[in-house]
Amino acid sequence: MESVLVPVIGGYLLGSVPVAVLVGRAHGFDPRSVGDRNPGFWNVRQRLGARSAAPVFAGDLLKGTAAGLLGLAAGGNRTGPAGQVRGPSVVPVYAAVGAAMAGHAWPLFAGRRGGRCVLTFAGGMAVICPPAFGLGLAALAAGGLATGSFAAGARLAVFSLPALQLAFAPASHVAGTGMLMAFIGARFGQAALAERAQRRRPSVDARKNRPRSGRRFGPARYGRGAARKASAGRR
Ligand SMILES: O=P(O)(O)OC[C@H](O)CO
Repeated sequence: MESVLVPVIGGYLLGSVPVAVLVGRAHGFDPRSVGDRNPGFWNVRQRLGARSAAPVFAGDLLKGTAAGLLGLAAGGNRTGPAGQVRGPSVVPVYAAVGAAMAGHAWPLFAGRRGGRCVLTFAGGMAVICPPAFGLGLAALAAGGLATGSFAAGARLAVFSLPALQLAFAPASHVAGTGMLMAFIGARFGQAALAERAQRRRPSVDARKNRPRSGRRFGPARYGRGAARKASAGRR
């Protein structure tokens, strides 16, 4: 039990460090209020450029790696010949990386308004299965160069991770990786719903403020103030 409790708490606290928000604040903005509103590398990069956003990339990645290492230590540092986690270390490592992702998504130190966890997951994979992580980085570079798009390379790398891991670890571990990726999928879904609600909000406000029939003209047409003025005029 303790072998999971400590990594889960530690992982959550590590994941809660809001790297993108801290970097954004240092440059005078909150990434949760601009662009795609995601406090992650891509959004900060869109605003500041790759060089200034690099600490977000490294920091979010390292949160997952540090959490994974915490889990590995708690689970007795059991690894296979290629460095892949195994035996009693598997559950604490996955639990720690999952907790770090939860921390990134709902950060204790940033009002529980966090990101989608892609990089924290990727950083955790460096501990879960180092060779798959290394090959994933190669896929990122190759995909990025071939398409001219970092985002396309990143997608290729992330989606190929389970297949790459299967060459070094049993299917049960890959299923654990699939669960972590399902969490990322859920976060993208949540973000899409929030974005849709955000887009619909102005039209809802407009409907609320629509004038009632019979009071269509004149400058004081909308809002509570207008209703008060209209009834004062009738008195
Ligand atoms: O999932 P996040 O919050 O780490 O952000 C995703 C990155 O922007 C992907 O480049």
